[in-house]
Amino acid sequence: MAETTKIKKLSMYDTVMKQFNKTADLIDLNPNIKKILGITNNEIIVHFPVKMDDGKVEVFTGYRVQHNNALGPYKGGLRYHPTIDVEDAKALAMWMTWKTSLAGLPYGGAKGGIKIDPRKYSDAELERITRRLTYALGENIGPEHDIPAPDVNTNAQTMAWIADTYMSTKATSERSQNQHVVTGKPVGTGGLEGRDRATGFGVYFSIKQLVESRDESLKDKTFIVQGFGNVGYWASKFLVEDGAKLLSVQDAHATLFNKDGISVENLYKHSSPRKGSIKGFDGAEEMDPEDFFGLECDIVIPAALGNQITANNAFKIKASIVAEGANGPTDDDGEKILLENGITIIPDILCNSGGVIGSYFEWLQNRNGELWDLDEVMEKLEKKLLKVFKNVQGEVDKSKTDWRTAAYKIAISRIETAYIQRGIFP
Ligand SMILES: NC(=O)C1=CN([C@@H]2O[C@H](COP(=O)(O)OP(=O)(O)OC[C@H]3O[C@@H](n4cnc5c(N)ncnc54)[C@H](OP(=O)(O)O)[C@@H]3O)[C@@H](O)[C@H]2O)C=CC1
Ligand SMILES: O=C(O)CCC(=O)C(=O)O
Repeated sequence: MAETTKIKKLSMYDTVMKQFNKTADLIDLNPNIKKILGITNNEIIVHFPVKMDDGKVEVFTGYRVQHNNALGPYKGGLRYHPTIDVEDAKALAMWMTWKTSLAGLPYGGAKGGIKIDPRKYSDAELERITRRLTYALGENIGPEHDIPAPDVNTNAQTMAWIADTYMSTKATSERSQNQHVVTGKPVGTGGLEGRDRATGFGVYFSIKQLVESRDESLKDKTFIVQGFGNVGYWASKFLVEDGAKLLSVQDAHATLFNKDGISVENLYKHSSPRKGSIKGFDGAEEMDPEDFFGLECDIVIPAALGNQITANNAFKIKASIVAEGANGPTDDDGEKILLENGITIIPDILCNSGGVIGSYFEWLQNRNGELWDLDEVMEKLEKKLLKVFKNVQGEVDKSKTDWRTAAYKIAISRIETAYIQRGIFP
């Protein structure tokens, strides 16, 4: 059989820059501000040694890219993945700046991580690696300066190790004032009730809003999800609870299909959050990963890595909605094809913003010495998500444009206003 020629994927950085430049032209962004936002403020790369369980020392590479802090401290996740590099971290940091601005939060954007396959290390090694990263980053992070959070392959435990290590570098009397150096911590140690589900809830909520604005309901809508980690699991759980049917799930190890619907809870029990996989689950058939995006369904949710929907597969998508749980899952070429085919993309900076909104609540809770209960958090989260969604929808209707363009216009204009009001560029 003849091999099909694969079209080269754009890098995540190419994609975010194309998105930014397009919006800058559309809104006639002040050229000085365009120069500032078109580059990342700081790119921190650290190499740090850690002793492994067998006594040998390995040297790891960590990144923290701080894109912009015009609206407030840098904010964004830490990713442990073999593919992370400074270019990806730059793109992901820029997306954080747009996301926090769109959500109306007093934050800028950052992202980072460690180039590592965490599956290859024991929990004790991961703890030492995380603590060493924290020391290596030193004052490049801080509760009023740059506040990391969970992302791919990091979780509440990772955040607890960072908080503990960072706080241990402070005088005893100041330690508790530094707890909000990270968000996404375990509830027992300064974490917010509901931060675990906040991103997935936001994905579900934005899909629900879009579907209902078309006078339809989620009942009996079918969906497929790529990635069954924090975001994929919680988004699927909320959607199924509201009557939608999960037809297919893909992770890095397997692609599963069940025409009668996959049980979210059974699949979750089968795959443990970090080292598990959906592979081997007996409630669905395994299928060819190449056929995943082309499945007949109403909604596609990429909730894994960036650059998954490209010119190589976008034309296969039959769903009418792509809800971007992941950051940067659709590259610029893939996006053009989806839009030409009349597919609505709920862009990452809107769709997955529930996570950073939850993080903001946790940060406030810590700063103010408060403890919020789950109902209170979910109520506040829903209210905020609705406001952000309606803002973007209003811009879509007003400008007769796609959702990403509308979201970018709002996000970048807000930052431009902040610079102009300060009078830095009269
Ligand atoms: N956590 C959060 O609060 C937020 C996360 N996001 C974004 O959501 C996405 C997912 O993050 P999160 O759920 O936290 O991460 P997790 O680490 O919890 O889960 C990642 C999931 O993606 C799967 N995956 C990894 N590589 C591939 C691949 N090549 N093909 C298919 N599946 C793959 C993993 O599978 P396996 O287990 O087999 O490796 C796993 O199921 C990321 O893009 C992240 O930036 C956005 C906003 C907030
Ligand atoms: O919760 C946060 O601060 C950021 C989460 C994140 O990394 C993201 O929204 O992509």
